Amino acid sequence: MRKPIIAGNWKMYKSFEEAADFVDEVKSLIPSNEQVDAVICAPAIYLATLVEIADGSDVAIAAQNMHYEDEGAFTGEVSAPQLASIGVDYVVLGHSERREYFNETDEAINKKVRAALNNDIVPIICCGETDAEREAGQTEAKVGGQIEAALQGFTPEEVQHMVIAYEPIWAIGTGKTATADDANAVCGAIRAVIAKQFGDDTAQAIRIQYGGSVKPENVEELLSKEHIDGALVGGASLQVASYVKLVEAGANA
Ligand SMILES: O=C(CO)COP(=O)(O)O
Repeated sequence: MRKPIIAGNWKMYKSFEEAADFVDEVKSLIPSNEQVDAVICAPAIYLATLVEIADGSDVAIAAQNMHYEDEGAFTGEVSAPQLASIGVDYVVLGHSERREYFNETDEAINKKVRAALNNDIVPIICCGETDAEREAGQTEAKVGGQIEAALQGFTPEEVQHMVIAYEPIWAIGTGKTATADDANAVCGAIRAVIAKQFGDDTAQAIRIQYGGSVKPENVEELLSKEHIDGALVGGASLQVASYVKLVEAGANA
């Protein structure tokens, strides 16, 4: 059985004090990481402090993005070795907001996945379709293409340790959630793409999260589905009480 993984993506929210207090508080409230992986994806500027606060607890800290080069003249960017050097465990790659507002391409995301693995950071690779693509019946083609591009050149062993996040763009921050059955169908289609390219063992091992207006009220139903192994949560991860409820749902899934 795949261990559920619940990740809170804070995006560009929270002051330093709020971020530090949050991690300090949740670390004694969440279930053990033997049952569920609990992750906080925080703004880059807070990562080093949050890793220290979370040290020895069951909370893992993630970056929301990084550059694919190890170093260089890239003003304002942060590299995988830099994240690794402060103890960051995960990195979100290819979030739809990065694809849309920062012009991230499939090719760049593929290079970032390589950089993450080279530095022992687990990539959470995002994919998802727009409303128009969904209406046009292109969801599986769009999402499958994004995943094929992101995973190009990797071995099955490498792919098994990655995490995929299926986040339909029309469901992000809108209050509209895909029905659990629809989300499960797309996550199943992603697993089929992985099975075809990397074999059944890899497809059964890789964890696939759903994201898009996940909250304590709908998380249990989503997690009850065969192909949904966790959640990538924006808004509902910003309050301690609701984040803890989401992680508890993961532990009970
Ligand atoms: O983009 C998301 C997480 O990465 C989803 O955000 P919401 O949970 O606020 O819809």
